[in-house]
Amino acid sequence: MSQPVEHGSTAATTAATTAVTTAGAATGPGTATRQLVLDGISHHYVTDAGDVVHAVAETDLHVPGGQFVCVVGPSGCGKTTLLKVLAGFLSPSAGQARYGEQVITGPSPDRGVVFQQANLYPWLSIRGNVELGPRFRKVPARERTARADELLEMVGLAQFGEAKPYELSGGMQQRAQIARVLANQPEVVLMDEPFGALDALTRERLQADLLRIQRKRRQTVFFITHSVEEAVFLGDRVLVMSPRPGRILLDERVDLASTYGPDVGPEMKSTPEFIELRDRVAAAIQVS
Ligand SMILES: Nc1ncnc2c1ncn2[C@@H]1O[C@H](COP(=O)(O)OP(=O)(O)OP(=O)(O)O)[C@@H](O)[C@H]1O
Repeated sequence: MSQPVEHGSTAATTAATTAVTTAGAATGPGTATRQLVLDGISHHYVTDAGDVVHAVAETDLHVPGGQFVCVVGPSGCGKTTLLKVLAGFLSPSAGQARYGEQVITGPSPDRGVVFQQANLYPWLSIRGNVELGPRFRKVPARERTARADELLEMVGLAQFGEAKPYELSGGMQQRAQIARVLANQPEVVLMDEPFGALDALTRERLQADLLRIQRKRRQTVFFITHSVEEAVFLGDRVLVMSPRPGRILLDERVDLASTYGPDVGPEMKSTPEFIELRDRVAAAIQVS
């Protein structure tokens, strides 16, 4: 098994560590302190017809606790496969995934997963959906309610706790899904194109919501997207994967907040630094 290698420059590593340390003030339930590690991961699928699909080539990755990593790459390059390994839904053909010292062998409440479709339980209210995980885990009713209140407020759905999922728009359902995942207080949030099905305006709003929440809680986020602009806007770091079998082609640190301040909004997207980085990432995908 190969030794895990930190992708990105030493400066990037230092900056990431500093970001985590400075975020110390924002500790609390769900704040990530451990590293997420892919150590020599590769994966082959065998189809029902018996064909072997080499989805991911040997890949090493270290994600410090509290880092927001975005992953982009051509369709079918293995992004979701990596996410499934990190979620514990899939055992890799080779290598090992770890969260801190713990080898990932299955799903855990430490690692929440947000899918492209909200998949809320239609017979439960929005509040019922958000409280479901804590209810299963026997969190006392008062604390469950307090968590749901806080999260519904945070995602802008305080007025919709009693509504049923079908009464909400797609964007609101997606916000409810995020609240439902965060109610379990995961330290790591794995997101597979969570905004892919939304219109541009809703998508931009949810990007801002997500950044605000992540800056408050400091979870580690592994976020798959097809939008280079979204990746550069949200990520502390952007990974570009090659076509299948996927491997990491480019590992870019994004540090626009140090120039424009931590609360910079979508206006950042028209700055020269943003455009330069976006174009560099897009070019890497094109030559891949
Ligand atoms: N269960 C499976 N059985 C066989 N092949 C699979 C299976 N799941 C995925 N694959 C194949 O593995 C490759 C990687 O799939 P994966 O879903 O990880 O890619 P992706 O980068 O997330 O794609 P997209 O961006 O289109 O969602 C693809 O060629 C896909 O067809």
